[in-house]
Amino acid sequence: MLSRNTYDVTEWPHGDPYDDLGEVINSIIADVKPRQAESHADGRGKPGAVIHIPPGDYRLRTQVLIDVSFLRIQGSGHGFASSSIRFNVPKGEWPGLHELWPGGSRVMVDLPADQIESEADGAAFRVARSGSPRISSVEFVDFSIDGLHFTTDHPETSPGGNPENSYANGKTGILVETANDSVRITGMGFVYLEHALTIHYADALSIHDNFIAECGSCIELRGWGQASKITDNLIGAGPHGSSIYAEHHGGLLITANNVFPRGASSIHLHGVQRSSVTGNRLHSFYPCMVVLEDSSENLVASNHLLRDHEPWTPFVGVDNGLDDLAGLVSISGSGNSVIGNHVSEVVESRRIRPAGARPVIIRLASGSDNFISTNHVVATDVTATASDSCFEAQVDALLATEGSQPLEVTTVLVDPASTRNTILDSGRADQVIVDTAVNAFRPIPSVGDHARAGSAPLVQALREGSR
Ligand SMILES: OC[C@H]1O[C@@]2(CO[C@]3(CO)O[C@H](CO)[C@@H](O)[C@@H]3O2)[C@@H](O)[C@@H]1O
Repeated sequence: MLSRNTYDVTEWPHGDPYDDLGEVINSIIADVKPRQAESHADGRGKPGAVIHIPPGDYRLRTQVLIDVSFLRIQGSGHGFASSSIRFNVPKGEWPGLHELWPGGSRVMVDLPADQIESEADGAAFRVARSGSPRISSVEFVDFSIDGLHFTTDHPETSPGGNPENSYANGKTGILVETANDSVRITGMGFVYLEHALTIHYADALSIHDNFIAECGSCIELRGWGQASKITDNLIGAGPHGSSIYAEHHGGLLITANNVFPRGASSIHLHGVQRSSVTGNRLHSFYPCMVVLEDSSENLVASNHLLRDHEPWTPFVGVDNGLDDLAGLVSISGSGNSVIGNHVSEVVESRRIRPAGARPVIIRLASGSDNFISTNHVVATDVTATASDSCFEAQVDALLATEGSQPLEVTTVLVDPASTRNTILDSGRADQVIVDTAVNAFRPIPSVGDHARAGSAPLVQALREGSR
C-alpha cells in the first residue's frame, strides 16, 4: 500500500496539475496539515510528505506556499535546455529544431504579470513560516523551474533589441523568506528566472548539484546565515546579477562549482566571515568576478579564474560597467587568505578600460592582515572574435591559445587603505604595487635573478652533459 504521505501531482483528485500545478501542490499541503496536526502523539510527530512530479510540462499559475517542515517536492529530471540560444535563433528555423523547450519535470512559471508587485509575489515556490522552531528540511529535488520568457520595458537593457535577452521578468524560482534549517536544493534546473534562488536566514542549507543558468541572478543568500554550502553546481547569471551572492554569512562553503559567464560577478560576498571559496572553476566576461566586500578571515584557494571577452554576437558590447583597474578579485576586509589560485586573463589590449591601463588582478582596497600567496597569473593579449553560433563561439574562445602575446598586468595592487598585508610569490616586483613600509612583500624572482654562487658551474656542467 502506498503511504498516505506520498503524493503524485498527476493522481491528486483536486485541480489540474498541467494547467495549474500551484493549486494542486497547495491542495496537497492542505491535506497534509490536518492529518499531521499533533506535534507529539505517542512519540510520533509530523513526518511531512513527498510530492512527486513525473516528467511533463506543468504550468504554474498560483504561487506554492510551503509552511510545513519535512516536505520534499521531487521530480524526475532537471531538463535544462538553453532558452537563451533558442530565443536568438530566427523563428523560421524553429520547426527544424529537435526540441524547443526545456524538458524533464518542468514547472512553467506563469504567474499573472499584473499580480507581481514585489519579489515575493513573483516567486513560484515560497517558503515562509513564523514562530518556533524554524521550518526544517524542506527539499526541492530533481525538477526544473522555467520562467519561460524575459520581458522588459527598457530597450537599452535588451541586447540585440530582443527582450528575451534582458534577464528580467520579476520571477523567482524558490524564495525562502523566514529563518530555516537544513533546507536542500539538489539536482534542480533553473532557467529564465530573474532570480533563481533567494534564501533568507539560512542555517545548514545545502545547494548541491544543480543547473542554474540563464537567470538574472542565480543564488542569493540574504539576511544572514551560517554553516551552509553551495557545492558542485553549474551556474551562470546575467550581466545585472550575481551567480553566487551571500551576505552576512559565517562558515559558508563554496566549493567545486563551475560558474560560467555572464554574471556581473561570479561570487560576491558581503559581510561574509570565516568562509571558504575553494576548488571552483570561475569564468567571467568582466572585472570584479570575485568580490569580498567587508568580508574577513575567508579562505580563497585553489580556484581557477578565467576572464575573457563575450564571444556571442547578441551580447557583444554588454558589460557590468566596471573598468579593469577595479581588480578581477576585489577585497575589502581583513585576515583573508588568497592562496594558490590560477588566473587566466585573456583580453584584447585595445578593449582595456581605462585605455592603456594595466589590468589589476587582485586588488586589496581596504582592511588589513590579508595573506596573498602563490597565485599564478597568466595574462595574454588576444584578438577576440565573435560568432552567431553560441556554442562554437564559446568553445573557440576557451581553447584559443595561439597568436596571443603576453599582456602587462598588475597582479596585486594594495591601496593605501589596506595595510599589514603579506604578499608572497604572486607577481614579480614590476607587477605588484604595494607600499612595503606598511606591508610585507616577496616578489616572484625573474629569469636571471638571484644567481647563487655555485649555480653557474652546475649549469655549465648540465649544458655540457646534454651535448
Ligand atoms: O557555458 C555553459 C552554459 O552556457 C549557456 C549557453 O551560453 C549562454 C547563452 O546565453 O551564454 C552564457 C555565457 O556562456 C551562458 O550563461 C548561457 O548559457 C548554457 O546553454 C550552457 O549550459
